[in-house]
Amino acid sequence: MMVAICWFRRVLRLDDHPALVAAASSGPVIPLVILDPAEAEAHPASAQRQALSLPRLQTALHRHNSRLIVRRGDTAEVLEHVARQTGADAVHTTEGFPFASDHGLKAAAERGGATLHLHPLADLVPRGSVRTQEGGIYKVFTPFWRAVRAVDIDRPLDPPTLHLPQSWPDSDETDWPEARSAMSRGWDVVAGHIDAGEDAARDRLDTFLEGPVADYGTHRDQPWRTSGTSGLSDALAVGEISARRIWHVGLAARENGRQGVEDFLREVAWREFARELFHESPDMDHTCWRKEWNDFPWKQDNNEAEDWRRARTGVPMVDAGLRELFVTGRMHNRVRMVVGSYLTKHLLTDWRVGLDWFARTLTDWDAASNAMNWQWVAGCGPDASPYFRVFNPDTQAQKFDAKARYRDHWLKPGAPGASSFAKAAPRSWNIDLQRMAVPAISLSQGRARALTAYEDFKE
Ligand SMILES: Cc1cc2nc3c(=O)[nH]c(=O)nc-3n(C[C@H](O)[C@H](O)[C@H](O)COP(=O)(O)OP(=O)(O)OC[C@H]3O[C@@H](n4cnc5c(N)ncnc54)[C@H](O)[C@@H]3O)c2cc1C
Repeated sequence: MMVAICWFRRVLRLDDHPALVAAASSGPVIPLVILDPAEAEAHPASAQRQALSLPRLQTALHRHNSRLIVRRGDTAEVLEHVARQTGADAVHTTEGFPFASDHGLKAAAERGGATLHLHPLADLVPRGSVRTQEGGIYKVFTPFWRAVRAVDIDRPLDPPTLHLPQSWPDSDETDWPEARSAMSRGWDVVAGHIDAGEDAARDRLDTFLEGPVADYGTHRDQPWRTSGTSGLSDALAVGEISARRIWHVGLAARENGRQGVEDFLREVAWREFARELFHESPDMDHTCWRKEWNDFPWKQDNNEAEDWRRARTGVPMVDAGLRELFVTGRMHNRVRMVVGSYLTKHLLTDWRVGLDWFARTLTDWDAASNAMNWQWVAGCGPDASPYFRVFNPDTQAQKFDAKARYRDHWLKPGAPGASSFAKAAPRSWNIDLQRMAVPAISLSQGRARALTAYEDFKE
């Protein structure tokens, strides 16, 4: 009987995995993961996040008496080689995201003697299926949300029975050395903040729905809370859990009387909205959605932006957020908006400078969410926050971190977050925890400068 390869491509789970179900329906399956150095170089923290998930995936496959074959190298070359080596007639995998990244893979599989089958992402709705009455995509979130809410979201697929091949190809280790070396901080720093694997993601969802979701509407904006939000974005980003699974487990919790679930699912739909926009405009991570904004006089990378990356702007809420990012690979959503606004408005720096830093350092990096949110913050995206809405980091801090618990954790000498940052930062950054940096520009002057630039641009 012919074997099929199931290439686990950023879908590191057995649950709700359309490509795996399709591969298993045709006979024996060889589960494959490819660790491509190019991906590790471009997105080291995200690559590390994936690598940490692989031992968990191995364990899950072992429970089915199956194995995980890990191969390092150029994606197309590995696909061709493994297809030829195993004699597989089919490779099943998930559509790449962004979609342009599927280019060349069909031909590579064919050179190895196999046919490539691309299966949809297990998102809430199939791409392009939710349309306005005029047949276009939604460019504003609220009507998109209403349209999603009106759809019967497909139920997630259960893990299939896996038939085993007669022999197994050899496998590399799950370690991803290129990601290790591309991380600008120690591997262990970020690893300590990651709870990887499909089971952990499901536990996190259940725990969140059992308690914290009830207060989600108010707690989600308070960065000092450790469980104000679900913390599921990195699991979603590497595919340890599907949006459909979250949706249906959420709806069941709501039917059992849990408050706050609707607010939570609405946020999950923001991720979907981002994917819909990115599908329509795959250049959205480097081109302003509203084209006229490509002429806005943003500064390219500069010394102030470097200080921003190193969390030494001298603005407490901004520096706290950037330290959180560097140490944990994540940053609270409210603070992402604050640091983004500060970079693009007070420092008048191009949103793509911030987007690139996030793409390298976030463990929940997602091309669509990152691009949509940076454009939202910068004011050049669809349904974006208007440019003249300049977040004041101090006011935001007073509102959402009134007792300074978040800022103290990351900034106060001797506090756990500050100490972790000092250990994580490269020596060349010369971190001096005792000395707060002096801001390049005062908040009021920065705001006035941004608004003047905006007025000039509009004329
Ligand atoms: C400048 C900027 C860049 C961002 N880059 C990313 C990114 O690369 N990857 C990423 O997953 N999120 C990104 N976000 C969105 C958001 O900050 C994170 O999804 C959120 O902090 C994740 O925490 P959580 O899982 O606890 O979220 P919860 O509040 O529990 O929300 C549940 C899920 O909804 C989705 N979600 C929530 N808010 C948003 C949002 N604004 N946009 C899209 N999806 C959302 C996420 O998948 C999240 O896991 C970015 C936001 C900003 C302002």
